[in-house]
Amino acid sequence: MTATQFLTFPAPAKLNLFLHIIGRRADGYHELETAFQFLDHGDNINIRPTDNGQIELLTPIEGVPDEENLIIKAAKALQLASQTNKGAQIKLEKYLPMGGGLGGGSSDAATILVALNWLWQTNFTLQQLADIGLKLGADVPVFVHGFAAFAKGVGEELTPITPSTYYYLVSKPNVSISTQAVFTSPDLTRNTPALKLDQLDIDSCHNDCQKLVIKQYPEVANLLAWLVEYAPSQMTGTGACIFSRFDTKEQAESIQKMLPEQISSFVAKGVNVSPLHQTLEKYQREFTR
Ligand SMILES: C[C@](O)(CO)[C@H](O)COP(=O)(O)OP(=O)(O)OC[C@H]1O[C@@H](n2ccc(N)nc2=O)[C@H](O)[C@@H]1O
Ligand SMILES: Nc1ncnc2c1ncn2[C@@H]1O[C@H](COP(=O)(O)OP(=O)(O)OP(=O)(O)O)[C@@H](O)[C@H]1O
Repeated sequence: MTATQFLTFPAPAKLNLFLHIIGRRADGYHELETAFQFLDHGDNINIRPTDNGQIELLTPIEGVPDEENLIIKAAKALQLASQTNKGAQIKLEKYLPMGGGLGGGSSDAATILVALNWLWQTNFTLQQLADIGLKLGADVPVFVHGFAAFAKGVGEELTPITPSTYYYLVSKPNVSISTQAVFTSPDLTRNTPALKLDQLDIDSCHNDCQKLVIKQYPEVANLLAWLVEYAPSQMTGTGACIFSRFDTKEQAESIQKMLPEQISSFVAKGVNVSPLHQTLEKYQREFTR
């Protein structure tokens, strides 16, 4: 490993193939059941390890102060846990919409934890990194572990699954939805019965946040009504993105071309192993340390 070069690590999007809310904990957090799958599309993070102990984000995100940026928070959390005196220069290429339900911020944080753990040789296990990451966001652990999963708890009790890998058209109406606002709404239903994992049938599941969001955001309701005419479509997370599934890339792209102008979108494939872990393995083979 030469300390002078930037290495690029992906921070993929996730989909919640369904999202059931089965209860609420005393601390206000919700007990969920969800199936996570990754997409072969996301942010890229370029990282150069340094010896000066500084965490430098060379590409700040407009509207997100550095001290609140999950990239910086993750790097500092790893520094604190490991007591390392190493630092890093970081450049983010942001492609995932914020407030889209694709977990972009959590994925960025997980990529920083996994990549710096290797670059700094802090040698934590993935479970230890997931524990550090959970304090930054409920979606961080699945990105750290990097396998498609059935999740319970607040999303941290993970069991590997291998859902079908479709092509997805992911569309976002021009609204940004706060996860916290959805979870604190009095209208959210919180009593979906718990599933039995050995009888899991993803197609018969749903997203409990969707009903609430389409009531409050006509932009989401209209887009969903339009998409379901062409393909099975559902909201991911707390929205606002909707994913529509297709057997081929061409089918997904043909519907994408028909989307109204104000809808941003991309086509990606569902993957059951995170691109982050594939990249890390490639670097580990390439570099002798
Ligand atoms: C909706 C999902 O994306 C589904 O995967 C996640 O549950 C949300 O994960 P996240 O964005 O990493 O969420 P966090 O940053 O941990 O929490 C944001 C806010 O959502 C609420 N929240 C989040 C997760 C959860 N299980 N119950 C909650 O009530 C809390 O009010 C919290 O203040
Ligand atoms: N590196 C980051 N990338 C994106 N958002 C960040 C980052 N750091 C902090 N944030 C904050 O997190 C908020 C949520 O962003 P994010 O992209 O994770 O949303 P999301 O896709 O809706 O997440 P989720 O699916 O986990 O609810 C942003 O509005 C922003 O204020």
